[in-house]
Amino acid sequence: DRLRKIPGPVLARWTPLWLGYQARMGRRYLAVDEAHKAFLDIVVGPPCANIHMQKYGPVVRITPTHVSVAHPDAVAMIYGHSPAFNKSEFYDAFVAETPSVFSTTDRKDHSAKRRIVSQAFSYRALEQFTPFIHNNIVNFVGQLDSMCDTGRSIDILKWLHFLTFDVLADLAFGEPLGMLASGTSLVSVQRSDGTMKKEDAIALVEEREHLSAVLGIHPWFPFLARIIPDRFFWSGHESSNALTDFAQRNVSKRLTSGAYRENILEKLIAAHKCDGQVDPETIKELVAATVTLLTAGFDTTGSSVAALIYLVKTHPLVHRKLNIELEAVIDRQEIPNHRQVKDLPYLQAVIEEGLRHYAIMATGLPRLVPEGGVEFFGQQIPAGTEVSVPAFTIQHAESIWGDPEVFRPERWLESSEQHKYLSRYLLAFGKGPRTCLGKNLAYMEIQLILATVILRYDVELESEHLESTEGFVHKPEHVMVKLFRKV
Ligand code: HEM
Repeated sequence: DRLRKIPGPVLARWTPLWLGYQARMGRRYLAVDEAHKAFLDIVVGPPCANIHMQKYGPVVRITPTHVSVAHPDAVAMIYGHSPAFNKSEFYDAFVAETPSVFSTTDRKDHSAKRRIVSQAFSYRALEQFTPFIHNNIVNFVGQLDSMCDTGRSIDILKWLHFLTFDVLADLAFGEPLGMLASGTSLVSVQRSDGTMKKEDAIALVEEREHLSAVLGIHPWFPFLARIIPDRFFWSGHESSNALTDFAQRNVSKRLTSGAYRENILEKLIAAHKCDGQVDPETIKELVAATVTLLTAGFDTTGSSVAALIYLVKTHPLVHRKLNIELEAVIDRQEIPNHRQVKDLPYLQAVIEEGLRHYAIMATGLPRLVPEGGVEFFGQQIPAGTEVSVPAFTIQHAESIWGDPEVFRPERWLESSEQHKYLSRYLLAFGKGPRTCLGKNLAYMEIQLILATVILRYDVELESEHLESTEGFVHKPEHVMVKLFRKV
């Protein structure tokens, strides 16, 4: 056991079940954060022992073969461009049909796929998509307006998910799924046996993501899952298959109809140069890419906006400053356009601070130690060990942020050097060669939606307490509000 000197929860040293259980219960990032703190207590000892105080035990074992490294320097070491720390087998659990740009662990395969998918996400491409985002926001406010001033509580998270899902389906397949219009996430899915079934598309994605985040922890887990009598596992498998069928149907529909509309699928088809002559392998690639876009893009964005609304509303001074900035350039009754919101410094600072404080991506993204092994802060880690930097822990490290528990957008505005320094430790979109491809799209959506909600409504939170859970991403369970239209 070459990792035996590395501290960690007793069970975690012997079995991956400890981390698997935490992930199943939706609290993996918290358990890892607590483990770093607990082992610090042991390292630091009683106050009378004159040992250098540091906030966290930086190197902690979270499975027999996975080491979590909570140190600012580890970010560049593990997620930087060289030496290469490839993605680990954790990502095999996210594969649908064939590895996608997100789930592939092979470096060459990744470069080829990233080159193709990134064409759909250039800033110019995104500019062409703004009318689709705008139209969906119009539908969103149409629905919210009808619920205003009624005294009724609504779960704004649910409506944000309808919005971000409709935007993505619109961008990915060229048609929204009509969630906003119908007020439900039920969609018709043609299963591989040809039957049609109504499925809850949001639940499909959430269950698939959570299941993958648990099964990816150890190669045995997919086998164990077949014998554990927990609905979570079989329902997650069902959801995963249904989602693939759904993407398959939409891709086939476009390929057989030949109808062209400006969207991401068209850009992928163009990049594969496969219009008219489509081989089964390319269809698999297109299905894998579209499943990835749906799963990577809607929950992350919708849940981020929900968490931001909550944070802004629980910080009246921030709310006031943001409102003043927005009202100086946009009429209250207007739906803003991207040009109006993209360079607003306080809005940008609120978003960055919200992504940091709430930590929508809270967990450590696993990578493999390359040949030759590495040394982390005095600990030798052999090649092939899984390592990760726990995002929540880093985004709440006192040594970086000073007052990490305070939601303070102003920290991002102090100076450009300070901004550059802090950005290094904001892990919301990952870092290095596997950084998020949808970051520009996500920022665009978050800026537009947050600005719209803050400008247009007085939002009354039903509770000052936010219940959250973690699938692959960390997200609120509900955000119950009453809405009043500003006059
Ligand atoms: C607030 C919203 C979002 C957050 C917080 C977020 C976060 C992330 C993170 C942390 C990664 C790295 C994952 C890893 O290394 O395992 C990632 C990768 C990725 N994201 Fe996002 N994402 C967001 C929105 C989107 C959107 C809107 C899309 C596209 C529709 C998207 C597409 C992707 C893709 C394709 C990858 C894989 C990139 C690669 O491996 O080369 N994301 N995202």
